[in-house]
Amino acid sequence: MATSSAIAMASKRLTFVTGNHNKLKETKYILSQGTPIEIDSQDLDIPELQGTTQEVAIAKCRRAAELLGKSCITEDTALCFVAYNGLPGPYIKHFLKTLGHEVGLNNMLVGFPTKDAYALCTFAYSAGPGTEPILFEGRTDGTIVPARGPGDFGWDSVFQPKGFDQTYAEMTKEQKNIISHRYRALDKLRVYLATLDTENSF
Ligand SMILES: O=c1[nH]c(=O)c2ncn([C@@H]3O[C@H](COP(=O)(O)OP(=O)(O)OP(=O)(O)O)[C@@H](O)[C@H]3O)c2[nH]1
Ligand SMILES: [Mg+2]
Repeated sequence: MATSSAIAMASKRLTFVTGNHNKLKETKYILSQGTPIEIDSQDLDIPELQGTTQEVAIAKCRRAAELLGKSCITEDTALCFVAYNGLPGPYIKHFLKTLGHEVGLNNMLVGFPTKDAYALCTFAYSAGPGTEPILFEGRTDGTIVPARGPGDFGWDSVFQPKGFDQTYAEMTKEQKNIISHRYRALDKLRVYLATLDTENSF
């Protein structure tokens, strides 16, 4: 079994370009579970295009790598309502800001037969400026419910994953972080990173 110093020696650095403190916290926590990856973060002001979740994710990561001048990861989270054929999707941030999560997101679904929704996380990895970002998606299905639990992270309090009787906000971080859209995307990213033959950073 590897000692902790061997793990520390083998760890590689990865730069996560994000302005979202909660995303960063969860990402660090998830990747710290058994993966020798050290996350550095950078908050860069990157315009987010309109388009599919993939188009938004690719454009953001490409720009982030250009601005940084090196490899990096970015992340986009979409909250998709089945009744709206996937909207608000990548535009959820603006809906949240304008309508509020506790009441607004629920009110959008009044009169619709289904409150089903899914959280979709897209991590993008760019090997450096001019390279095409690679995407890693994770999806968790659930339902939009009246807010329950702390309201300190986006729409966590109104999203109840399928098969659970708690919202994301009511779960412990350990629980959320083994079933979340972010966990599922990071699980794919970490498998990919393990295949890269790089020295001290990805
Ligand atoms: O309740 C939540 N549980 C989550 O697990 C989660 N992940 C993201 N979000 C929110 O959804 C929008 C995505 O927008 P987004 O991907 O553009 O992020 P952002 O602009 O905040 O950061 P970034 O683009 O700098 O990385 C933002 O309002 C985020 O706060 C979440 N809310
Ligand atoms: Mg953003």
